[in-house]
Amino acid sequence: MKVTVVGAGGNVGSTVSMAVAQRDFAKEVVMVDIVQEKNGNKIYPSKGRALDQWESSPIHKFDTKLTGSVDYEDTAGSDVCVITAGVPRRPGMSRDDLLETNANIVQSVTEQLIEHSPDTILIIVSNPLDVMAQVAYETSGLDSSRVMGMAGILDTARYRSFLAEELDVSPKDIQALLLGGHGDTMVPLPRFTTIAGMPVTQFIDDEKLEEIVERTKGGGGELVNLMGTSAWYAPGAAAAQMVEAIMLDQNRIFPCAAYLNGEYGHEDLFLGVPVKLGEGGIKQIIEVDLIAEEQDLMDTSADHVHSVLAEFRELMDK
Ligand SMILES: NC(=O)C1=CN([C@@H]2O[C@H](COP(=O)(O)OP(=O)(O)OC[C@H]3O[C@@H](n4cnc5c(N)ncnc54)[C@H](O)[C@@H]3O)[C@@H](O)[C@H]2O)C=CC1
Ligand SMILES: O=C([O-])CC(=O)C(=O)O
Repeated sequence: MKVTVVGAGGNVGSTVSMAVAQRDFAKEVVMVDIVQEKNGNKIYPSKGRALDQWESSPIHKFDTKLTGSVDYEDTAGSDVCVITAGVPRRPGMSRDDLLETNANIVQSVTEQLIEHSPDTILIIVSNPLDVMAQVAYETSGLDSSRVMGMAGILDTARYRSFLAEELDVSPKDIQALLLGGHGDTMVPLPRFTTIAGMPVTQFIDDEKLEEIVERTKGGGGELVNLMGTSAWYAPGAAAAQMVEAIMLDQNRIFPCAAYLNGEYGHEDLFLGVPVKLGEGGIKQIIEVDLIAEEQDLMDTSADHVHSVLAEFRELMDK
C-alpha cells in the first residue's frame, strides 16, 4: 500500500501525508516537491517535512514510512497519488485566479506520476479544483473512476462544524450533503442535513440556517483573509479520508468532484456529487432526486465550472 503526495513540502500536502501516516494503514507515503531556494541555499521542503513527521512516529505510534523526494522514480507503483502541488490564493484572489499557473503544474505533475504509476488513482486538491481534476483526468488517460477531486468532504465538514457550534451539539452527529463546484456556487442542501437523523430544520430557523450556508460558501475565503494564505488542516484531513476509503475498500459515501457523463444533467465536466469510494476509486455516482430549486443551483454551479474550463481550453490553444 503505497501513497504519493505531490506538493508535500507545502501546507496541504504535508498535512495529508501526516494524516495518512497517523491512520497507519499504508506501508509508505512518498512526499514529493521541487527543490527550492532560500537565502541563496537550496532547500528540500518535502524531505525536511517527511523526516520531521517520521521522527514523530514513536510518539504518534504509526509504522507508515514517510519519505521525502524530488524524484518521481521514488513514486513508482503508487496505489493512490494526491496532487496538492500549485499555488494557493491570497486575500483578494478567487480560486479561479490560480488557473493558468496551477494548470501547468497539475499537467506536468500528472504526466510524471503516470509515467511511474500507470494504474494509479489520482486525488486532486489543487485549485481551481473542478477544472484541475479535469486537467489531471485528460492528461492521465485514466478511467474516470480513478480520478477525483477533494472538495465536498471539506465543504460539508465546514458546514457541519458551523452547525455544531450554533446548535451546541457534537459535530459527529451532523450529517450533510453538498453538491456542485468548489467555489462560491457550491450547493449546500439543507433538505439533506440531519442532526442524528432528524431534519436540521427542527433545530434552527431559516434565517440562521441561510447564514450558515452562506458562511460555508465563503469558508475558504474566510480563512484566506485570516491567514493570508489558504487552509490546510481540514483540507489535509479530508484528502486523507478519501485515501483511506479507497485503500481500505470502505465503500464510504462522500461528496467528491467526479467526472459526470450525463448524471445530474451534465456531461464532460467534474462537479461535486455523492460517490461511493472504495477499491478502484469511484464505484458509483449516486444521483439524488433534486427539487427544481436545487437543480437550478446545480446548473448555475455547472455553468461556472464550464466557463473556467473554457478559459483553460483557450489558454491551451494559445
Ligand atoms: N480542494 C480544496 O478544497 C483545497 C485546495 N487547496 C489548494 O491546494 C493547493 C496547495 O495549497 P497549499 O498547500 O496551501 O500551498 P503551499 O504553497 O503551501 O504548497 C504547495 C506546494 O506545491 C509545490 N509545487 C509547486 N509546483 C510544483 C511542481 N511542479 N511539482 C511539485 N510540487 C510543486 C510548492 O513547492 C509547494 O511546496 C493550492 O492550489 C490551494 O488552492 C487548498 C486547500 C483546500
Ligand atoms: O479557499 C481556498 O483557496 C482553498 C480552498 O479551496 C478551501 O480552503 O476551500
